[in-house]
Amino acid sequence: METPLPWLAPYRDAPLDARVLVPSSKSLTNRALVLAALADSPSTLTRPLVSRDTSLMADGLTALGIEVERGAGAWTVRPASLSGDATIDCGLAGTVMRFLPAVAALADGPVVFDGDERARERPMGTTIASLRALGVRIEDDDRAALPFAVTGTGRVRGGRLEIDASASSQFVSALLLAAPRFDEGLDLRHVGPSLPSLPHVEMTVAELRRRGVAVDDSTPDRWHVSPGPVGALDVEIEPDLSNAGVFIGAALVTGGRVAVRRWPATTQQAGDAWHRIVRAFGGTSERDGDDMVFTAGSTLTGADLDLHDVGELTPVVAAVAALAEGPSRLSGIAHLRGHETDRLAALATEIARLGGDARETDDGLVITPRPLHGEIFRTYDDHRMAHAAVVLALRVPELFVENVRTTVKTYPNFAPVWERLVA
Ligand SMILES: O=C(O)C1=C[C@@H](OP(=O)(O)O)[C@@H](O)[C@H](O)C1
Ligand SMILES: C=C(OP(=O)(O)O)C(=O)O
Repeated sequence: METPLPWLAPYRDAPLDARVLVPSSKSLTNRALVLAALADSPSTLTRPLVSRDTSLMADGLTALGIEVERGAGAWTVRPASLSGDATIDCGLAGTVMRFLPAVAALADGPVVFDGDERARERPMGTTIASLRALGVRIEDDDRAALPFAVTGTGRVRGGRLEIDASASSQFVSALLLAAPRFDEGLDLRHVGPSLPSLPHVEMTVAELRRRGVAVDDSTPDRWHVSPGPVGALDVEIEPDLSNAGVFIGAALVTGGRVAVRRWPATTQQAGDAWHRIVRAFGGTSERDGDDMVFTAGSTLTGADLDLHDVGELTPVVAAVAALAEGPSRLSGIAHLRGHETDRLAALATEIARLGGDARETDDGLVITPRPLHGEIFRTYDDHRMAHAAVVLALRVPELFVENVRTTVKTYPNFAPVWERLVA
């Protein structure tokens, strides 16, 4: 993809008052695609997210022999026996690089996995080690990273397995998603430092149960998945509440409000934590029919937030913190160093580039607000760094975003939508 010229993101001195419908959830779309592919008959996803990460997932499943019919507003997945002799491009999508090797283990024949340059640095050691421990052949170059080849024999025995998933919850989710198709199911334990992004694992468990799979998660850090069929299920995908955060951030930093449409009444999405985060910054949230309305308080206070469970919200939270009236501490997020970029380093560097003060700690950031000035904010091919940049730009004149197109990972057409809503 050709890198566009830096984009002058909109500045705004009036409080935001907007209503927005965000595109559907990446995490839910990619789980629904994988489970539909492993199911016993076709499933339709209504309102799937159509973005780089979900297209890569659909392409990857297609490479394994699954039919994914991509209609407007609905994708139909027709399961088939999984075939090898395939190559899968993971792009920079954690869900694709972690979820599909476990699916490829059920295919017959070699499947080669690779991705973007940065994808080759994201942690993959636990995927490789766990599949090997289950008896699956993997050829790699001993870097615990992409690229590698998974050669399945059409079946995986399963059984007991211990893994260290402290670098990413996706190592757990990947195994759980494929586990009902293992001969003996899976009795999985996480051992090691604390598991991040627990809501994402809870989402995986909930999506399995909705399709009739028995999962026992009554013991912390342990999941038992019984072997058996995955039921086909037609689903409507919820809006992406993590991506709603860029608009919620806009409401906070402009002293305004935003109504996010179709906010689910109950959800496993990490983005539901915006309620708690907005309160920590002095704001409020309130349901109005299907909308969730987030309103800034009279002052934007600094916040002390443990984001271990919801790390993907960090870039926007850091942008808000840099514009607050007092210091903020964000903790529990050492694993962000293995995300699309090293997000702790990237946020510290880019906030400093604007004249701000964001210091890395062992497991997060301490952000002390300072007057900020315009600059080119680097995005490191990270969609959420672009979201952080546009929130800062609302209060920092002449802030250019290096590559706003990187938002296509999870949000098609973001820049024009943003311009229309906030400019
Ligand atoms: O399973 C998922 O859909 C995700 C899990 C989380 O990964 P980590 O546990 O690696 O943070 C999250 O940050 C990512 O955006 C999506
Ligand atoms: C960490 C993220 O993505 P991925 O699914 O690529 O890990 C993210 O979207 O913030």
